[in-house]
Amino acid sequence: MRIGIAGSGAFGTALAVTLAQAGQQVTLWARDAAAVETMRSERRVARLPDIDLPEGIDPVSELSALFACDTILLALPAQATRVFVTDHAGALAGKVLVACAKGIDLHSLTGQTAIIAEAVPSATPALLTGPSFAADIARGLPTALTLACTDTGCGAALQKALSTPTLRLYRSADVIGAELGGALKNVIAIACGACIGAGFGDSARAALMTRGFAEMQRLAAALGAAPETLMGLSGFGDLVLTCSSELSRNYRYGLALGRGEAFDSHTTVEGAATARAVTDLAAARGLDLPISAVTARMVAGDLTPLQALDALINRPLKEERE
Ligand SMILES: NC(=O)C1=CN([C@@H]2O[C@H](COP(=O)(O)OP(=O)(O)OC[C@H]3O[C@@H](n4cnc5c(N)ncnc54)[C@H](OP(=O)(O)O)[C@@H]3O)[C@@H](O)[C@H]2O)C=CC1
Ligand SMILES: O=C(CO)COP(=O)(O)O
Repeated sequence: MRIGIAGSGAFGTALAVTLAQAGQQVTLWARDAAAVETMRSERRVARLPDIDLPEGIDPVSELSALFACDTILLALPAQATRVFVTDHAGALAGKVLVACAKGIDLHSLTGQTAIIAEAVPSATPALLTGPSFAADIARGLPTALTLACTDTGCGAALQKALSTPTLRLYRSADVIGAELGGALKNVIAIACGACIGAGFGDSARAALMTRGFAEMQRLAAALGAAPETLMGLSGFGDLVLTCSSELSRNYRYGLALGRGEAFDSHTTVEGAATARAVTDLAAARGLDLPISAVTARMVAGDLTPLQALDALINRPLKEERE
């Protein structure tokens, strides 16, 4: 298996580092030729500044070098994946394409693997997701993720090839459940950050995580996910990590919303677009997802955190299991 990674941001680079340290040769593609020159000469990348790039990583800016690989990990922001795979559908034909982004595409309202399947029907789509901060993976801290693929033979091969001594992969055939867990937890993480930033406290955050998880399960079930997948690393596991750590950009963005502070618009915050996508999906299916709905409105600037709290806490009382 010849592994290429599209995107030398934090996650793409972290995966390249752990794979190279485990003895794999990895082609790491970035669109910025000047940045690639720096990566080649200094063996460093801007988004993981404390990490040395092992020799096994070959940073490239030529797409032909990436397309020479048979297995390509797509580590671009979720809203960039559709354009990338559509623009390069011919070159990607027949390859194994592993989506690494956590978000629902706003254009199609589908997950990353559906985008791949539509743009490149001859490719085998797979998904790598779960609780992990790029810096932790790159530093060799122990991490467990989910590798999801409906082609079980390909899933097993990927699980073996992409596991390293510090990165343990669990296999799943439920791609829809795994990608919804990873995408939806980012929306709840924004809500939790806003809750803490606005000073509503840890008890309120625990309520948001729990009721937010109920929303994740409700939407995922409606879209065909297996319920147990949401209980795993890609759902519950990533929800816990992202809603409780200031290393998360989604959580930090929520903190800024809660405090009424500005946030760097160049930072990748997947939950912002996905909150809008979730609102559209819920409306189309008649689902009640109140935390996701108020989060989308906070992100759009239509609600303050106090108004969001008011909208949530004053809803009609109901049974917990509803
Ligand atoms: N960081 C983390 O801890 C983790 C991230 N993920 C997921 O991985 C995905 C990527 O995140 P992450 O690596 O952190 O993001 P970063 O913001 O660190 O990096 C994004 C990378 O994508 C490139 N890029 C952006 N748009 C395009 C485009 N249109 N065409 C080509 N390249 C593009 C950027 O290039 P440029 O520098 O030129 O802008 C950059 O190299 C997200 O969905 C995230 O949720 C998953 C697990 C952990
Ligand atoms: O997905 C992640 C952790 O699993 C990274 O979270 P952020 O994108 O919020 O930084």
